[in-house]
Amino acid sequence: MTQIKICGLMRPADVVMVNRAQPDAIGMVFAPGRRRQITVATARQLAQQLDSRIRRVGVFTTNQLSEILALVQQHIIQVVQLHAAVDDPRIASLMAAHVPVIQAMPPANATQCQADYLLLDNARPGSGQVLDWNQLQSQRPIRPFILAGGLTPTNVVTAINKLHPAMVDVASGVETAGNKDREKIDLMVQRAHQMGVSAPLLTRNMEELA
Ligand SMILES: O=C(O)c1ccccc1NCC(=O)[C@H](O)[C@H](O)COP(=O)(O)O
Repeated sequence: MTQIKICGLMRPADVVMVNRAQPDAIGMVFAPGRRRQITVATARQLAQQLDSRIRRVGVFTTNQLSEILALVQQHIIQVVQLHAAVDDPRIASLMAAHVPVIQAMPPANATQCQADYLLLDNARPGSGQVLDWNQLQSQRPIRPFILAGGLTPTNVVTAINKLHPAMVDVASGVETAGNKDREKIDLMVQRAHQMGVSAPLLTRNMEELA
């Protein structure tokens, strides 16, 4: 079983789809100016409607540390996913506050990951661009990692067989015309869960943060 995160939920209808499909985690994007950015009010509503077995990840870029911590303290999110420089000081601050952190980075920087979880993604997150899997195969990280970047129901099985990620992460590949698509989400979750080897991820401090 490979775990799966469905990223970029924006509407209550998206929550209905994931509650049915049962991915391991979902992502809510707070990155300023991005198409999938949602407000705190929308995030609170989505979090309340989400099945409590599904982890709630907040996705951030240039956001203030105080904004990120407030979302954790209000139990809107349980895990922070940061797309930032490798040595961003917010990572150490969040970890010192016992907040589980996913650090997103291109494969070339993977050894510099200082966070709880490593996410391999391309330089334009959420754009649907596929990473260079052949190159990644020759420089696979030794620690468990999350794979993102242009995954779809069609290519996810090949990606898992080639790269053995502990979790796959998808935004564009489960959308049609910019909205989440129920059939694509169902297929993506089924295929990820049927494939690969289970590695525990996104488990640290979850009881405290539920
Ligand atoms: O999804 C976004 O719009 C986004 C914006 C800014 C920072 C991160 C963002 N998404 C992060 C994710 O976890 C996506 O699932 C990941 O980048 C894969 O996206 P895609 O290639 O579209 O499947």
